[in-house]
Amino acid sequence: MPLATARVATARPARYVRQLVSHMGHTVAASLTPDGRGTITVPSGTCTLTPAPDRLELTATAADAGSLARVQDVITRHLVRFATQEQLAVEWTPAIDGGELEPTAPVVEDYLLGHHTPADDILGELAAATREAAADAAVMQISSDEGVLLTMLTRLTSARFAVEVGVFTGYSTLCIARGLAAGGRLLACDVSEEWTSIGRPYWERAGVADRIDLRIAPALTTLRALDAEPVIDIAFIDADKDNYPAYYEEIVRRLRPGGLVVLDNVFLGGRVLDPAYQQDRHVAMRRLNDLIRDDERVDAVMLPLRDGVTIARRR
Ligand SMILES: C[S@@+](CC[C@H](N)C(=O)[O-])C[C@H]1O[C@@H](n2cnc3c(N)ncnc32)[C@H](O)[C@@H]1O
Repeated sequence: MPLATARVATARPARYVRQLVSHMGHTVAASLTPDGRGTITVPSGTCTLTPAPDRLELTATAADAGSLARVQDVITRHLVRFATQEQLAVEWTPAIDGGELEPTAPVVEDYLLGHHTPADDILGELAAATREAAADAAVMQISSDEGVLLTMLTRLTSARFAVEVGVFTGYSTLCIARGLAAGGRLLACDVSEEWTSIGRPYWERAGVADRIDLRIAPALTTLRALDAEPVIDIAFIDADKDNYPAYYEEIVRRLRPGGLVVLDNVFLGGRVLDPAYQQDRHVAMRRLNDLIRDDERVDAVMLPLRDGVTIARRR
């Protein structure tokens, strides 16, 4: 489904959302969430309206390009009409399909992959073994640049206790374990004996197997059994997407001040930007991305690395 967005600079974003929802709600479906976001569904498509501190963010979606243009037009006209005290510039991005969005051009991706500290033989062989054993499922493995990032962040936090949610064949596990401070431990959570057993020989070859405490169980059960103390120095979330909000919450409350939680796949292949995608995992990730932005316990940044990586640091 095509979608387009517009960021409209204004000091009155929340007021416009309320006005549009109230006015257009007389003739079409329009609703307001408790936190002030509006959704307006006209016959040709839907527009979501999100107030930000200095702007109004619009996302329009429709079944085809012509319908999308009609949604954009009706919302733009109403918005401009309500803005009696200022002149609004409503400039829409070109239409895209969120499911086909490529945050980074392939040529840039290649360049990035060619310009990080190279993976060593052990990681390279683990990646090859994963491709052989898992075939198409091998895409679940993090990329080599993400691996370098994880080792670097683990070192930067001088981590002595790390948590990983989503081991698969253990590439990210190895990257985190390598970055741990002397005596450090990594609690690695997964539900699959089959996938995780592929990683163990590589952890042993790298000399880090004794730092890794692998727990085969639903990660939420493992996390909830941890002390409710701020004991975690760094955590990496890369498992079932519907549970990301629950993983984030269990982890962030246990992060020590200065500790990091890193989340992979926060773009969901671009679908998180496109309101046409409404499966549980899309809705959960969208909400979580908003929640982290507004979470006063952390400072957070979202990076366009692969499928989107968020790093949040506990204040
Ligand atoms: C994307 S893969 C992880 C990739 C891994 N980080 C890497 O670098 O290779 C997701 C993993 O989450 C695991 N998983 C799915 N649901 C889970 C759950 N409820 N609890 C723990 N692990 C889960 C899957 O078995 C799978 O191995």
